[in-house]
Amino acid sequence: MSSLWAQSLKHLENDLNDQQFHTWIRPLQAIEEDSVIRLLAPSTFILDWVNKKLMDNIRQAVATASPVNPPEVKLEIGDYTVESANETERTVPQPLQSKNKSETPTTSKTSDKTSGKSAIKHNLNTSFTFETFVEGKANQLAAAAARQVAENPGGSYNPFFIYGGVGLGKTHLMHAIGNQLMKDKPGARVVYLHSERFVADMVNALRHNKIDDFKRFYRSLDALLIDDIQFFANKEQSQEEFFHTFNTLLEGNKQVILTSDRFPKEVDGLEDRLKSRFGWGLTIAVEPPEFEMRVAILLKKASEYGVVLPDEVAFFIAKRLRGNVRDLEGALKRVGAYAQFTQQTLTVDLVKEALKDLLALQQKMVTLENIQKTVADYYKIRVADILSKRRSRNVARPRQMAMAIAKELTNHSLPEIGDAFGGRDHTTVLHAVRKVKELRETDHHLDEDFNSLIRIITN
Ligand SMILES: Nc1ncnc2c1ncn2[C@@H]1O[C@H](COP(=O)(O)OP(=O)(O)OP(=O)(O)O)[C@@H](O)[C@H]1O
Repeated sequence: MSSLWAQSLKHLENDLNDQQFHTWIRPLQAIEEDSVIRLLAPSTFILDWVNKKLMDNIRQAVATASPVNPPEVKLEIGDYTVESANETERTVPQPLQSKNKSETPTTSKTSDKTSGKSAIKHNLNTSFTFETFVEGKANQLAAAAARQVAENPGGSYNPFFIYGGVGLGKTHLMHAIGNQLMKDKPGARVVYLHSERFVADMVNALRHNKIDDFKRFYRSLDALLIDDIQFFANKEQSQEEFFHTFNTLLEGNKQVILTSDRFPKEVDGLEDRLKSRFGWGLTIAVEPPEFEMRVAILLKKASEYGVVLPDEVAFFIAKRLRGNVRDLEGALKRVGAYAQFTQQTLTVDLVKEALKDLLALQQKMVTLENIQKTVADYYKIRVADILSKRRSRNVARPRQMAMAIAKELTNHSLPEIGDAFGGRDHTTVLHAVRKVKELRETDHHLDEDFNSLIRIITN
């Protein structure tokens, strides 16, 4: 990456919010020439969006990084990795003509008269729909984009790539799109599979001399949904086959939806051409749910499971359990079952009893000492600095963060927190809490630090 662009990226990262930065700026590749910086966008969709909404920010960032004679910024469609690796690889293979109505492992005998292809039984989880998906700040953009994909499959968001940590709803969203496609067009050939299944199917097909059927089958789909593509890592032959399947589907305007636990370019052991091609459509992150969303998820799931969950109980669980959605679901099921077995109504006390081990585990981690130590490690200072009277910014800010986190994660009072932080007054703690809250709204780096620290301390 050109150094000027690397500098500009830093400015852009500060200037834009995370979603904007990761969705629109990060996929761009820069080529620095004499007095021009060429930015290559992986798809026309990204190109148009950046052109319309972000060019001023980009020019500004480049000018800040190179104030004397800033280069001209040109935005074009292209892919440097692929161009430089092998020009011919840009040629997307033509869709295969189905010579016969192949029987493959997942086809059923029913025939779809309109397409002339054998119909398939879809394997979607029908409870993963948009209606059952709770939206919040952490997944709003992903959900909105997913709805667009469902409305306009094979359109600009192709492939649609969702990434993020475990249990955050990637699979759910992917199925929601599939379910919507099936609803809108009942005979649609939609297949969901885990990437390991794709690999296993391919190995089987090779072993039984059925690789042509295998290819024909996957390349005949209207939509292919592949979960957790990080498992393709280091499986060269599967990547090769997937690459061609993927190109065929894209070329035929068939929708491809992929998920992974990290940004495509960061998946180790994946060929560069695949990584870069994954960025041709739209890549979007899902983040861990914030407090309000955790409450909303608990209330929605409770009504789905038929559990009567009073608001204050939902607040209590959401405040104490900050993990992913899958963990929240697990806790709720446990609490519901406990209430049913003991024939009691759900109260905070009952939750404390039912989730005793989980809460104790968390409580054990979340001591004031642990918070101080984690924050000190994170900012590479000493706990003694946090407790000291020093007021220099590199110590004062981490100290304020630690106090705000202590207020957020523990039940200690302000005076108790003040005491534990080198005998400070409770008003100092209050000021820290307010200051951090205010900064989190304006400084997204600080907000990210805060969220990361909470995650480290509570996981
Ligand atoms: N926003 C949400 N609203 C409702 N349910 C959700 C939401 N996010 C996740 N879930 C539920 O949480 C559980 C885990 O979600 P899912 O399997 O989609 O996670 P994932 O991100 O694919 O995780 P993994 O990487 O482990 O496969 C599912 O039961 C799903 O329905």
